[in-house]
Amino acid sequence: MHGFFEQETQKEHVVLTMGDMTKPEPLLARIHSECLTGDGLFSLRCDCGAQLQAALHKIAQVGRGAVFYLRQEGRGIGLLNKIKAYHLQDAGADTVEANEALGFGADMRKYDLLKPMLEHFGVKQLRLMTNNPRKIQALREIGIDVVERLAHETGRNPHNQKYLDTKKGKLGHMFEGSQSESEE
Ligand SMILES: Nc1nc2c(ncn2[C@@H]2O[C@H](COP(=O)(O)OP(=O)(O)OP(=O)(O)O)[C@@H](O)[C@H]2O)c(=O)[nH]1
Ligand SMILES: [Zn+2]
Repeated sequence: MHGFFEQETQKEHVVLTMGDMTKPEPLLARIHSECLTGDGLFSLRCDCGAQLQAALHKIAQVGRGAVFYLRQEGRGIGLLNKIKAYHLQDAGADTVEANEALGFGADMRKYDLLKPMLEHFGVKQLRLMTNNPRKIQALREIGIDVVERLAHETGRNPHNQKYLDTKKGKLGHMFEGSQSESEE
């Protein structure tokens, strides 16, 4: 477990690694955005907790990889604003509309910090577990080489249907309807 301090935001980030990071082969990785409710409190409103668990499971299976756990709660709007967004969602808004009603963009995350983090480990190429094309695009724009995308679909349940439909419909997430290897 490696800790990183980000001057700009004063946030502490964490990377969990397994296996030899110095090998030249592309690294199996999950870039996970903090979700206290899903990751730590077992909320079923989103798929974050299941995705985190599936990523750890996959890395353990493969024997080499890393989870970059970035403290970008609520797609970067913070926990208290996410709670406000949840109230708006309970009144009918989807996740994007709720963010916008609060004066934020749909996704306020930044990934610049990953550059020095990857450099610290000497990692040059990633095999990334994600369904989010905008995340891959954002990473490429800051010069991070994502050589492969691995579908990361898991955690669908009756409570997060609308949330996942909004990710697919408005945020462009690539859901093919399959679930993760751990559930197949
Ligand atoms: N603002 C807001 N953020 C949310 C909501 N539900 C989950 N999040 C945050 O969304 C982030 C996860 O982003 P997602 O869009 O679910 O997934 P992703 O990381 O972009 O894409 P994947 O790599 O495919 O998982 C976490 O920071 C969560 O806290 C919500 O209703 N509103
Ligand atoms: Zn979540």
